[in-house]
Amino acid sequence: MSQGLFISFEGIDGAGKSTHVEGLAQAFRAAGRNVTVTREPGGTPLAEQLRALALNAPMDPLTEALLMFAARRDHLGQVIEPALARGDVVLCDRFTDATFAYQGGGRGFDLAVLSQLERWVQSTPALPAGTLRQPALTLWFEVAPEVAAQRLAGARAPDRFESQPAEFFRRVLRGYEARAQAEAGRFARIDADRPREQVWDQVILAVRSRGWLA
Ligand SMILES: Nc1ncnc2c1ncn2[C@@H]1O[C@H](COP(=O)(O)OP(=O)(O)O)[C@@H](O)[C@H]1O
Ligand SMILES: Cc1cn([C@H]2C[C@H](O)[C@@H](COP(=O)(O)OP(=O)(O)O)O2)c(=O)[nH]c1=O
Repeated sequence: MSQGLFISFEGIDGAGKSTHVEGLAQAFRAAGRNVTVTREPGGTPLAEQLRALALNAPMDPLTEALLMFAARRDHLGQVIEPALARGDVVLCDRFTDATFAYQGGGRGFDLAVLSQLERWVQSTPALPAGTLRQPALTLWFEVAPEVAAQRLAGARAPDRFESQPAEFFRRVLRGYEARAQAEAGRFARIDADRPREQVWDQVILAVRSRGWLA
């Protein structure tokens, strides 16, 4: 049986990350792997309900952070951990880096509280004590907020986050930068300010260079 492999996709809204999730899933399936494609917030019936609240109902920053981690806890227990235990490749559209970037960077919420929540929520009996469940690879789609906003204009109705001004997304970007610096080995920076094909080339290269696809 293959070893489970956990890959997350990150970036500001409109960076173009969701565009490549299914392509990477197909590449792994073509190599004979079982793939679980999922997203955060969401991925289970309960977490999808929490998503609908977090994306639409006004709330204070702590409530927002708690909802993100509550959804994540359910998602990890119901979907991600069982899939990894089966040996699946798990492709997750956003994970905890988004909380550090959006609630930490964007909203300015206390990073120490987020780190504590991360330790509680991502502890799992499947790993040695003190080790947290984290993606083996995080594909970070980096793009200027102005470019991302242009891509989203007209593409879909904006939610509570997507309707934020460019300054919010600059802070989110800095939140991602800080996480990428702190955990450099896990992050692959994708220059997302390129045509789709060139973005895809970077995605597949990041996975191949780690020996996970031929
Ligand atoms: N490299 C690209 N260049 C131009 N437009 C893109 C690119 N990648 C995706 N798009 C378009 O930008 C919009 C946002 O893409 P999406 O993948 O949904 O972003 P995200 O999941 O990061 O919010 C979509 O309309 C998509 O078709
Ligand atoms: C996972 C996560 C997402 N978010 C935000 C980022 C996005 O604006 C929003 C939903 O993410 P996403 O699924 O990327 O939205 P869409 O399907 O519309 O592209 O939730 C947080 O603020 N914190 C989190 O922890």
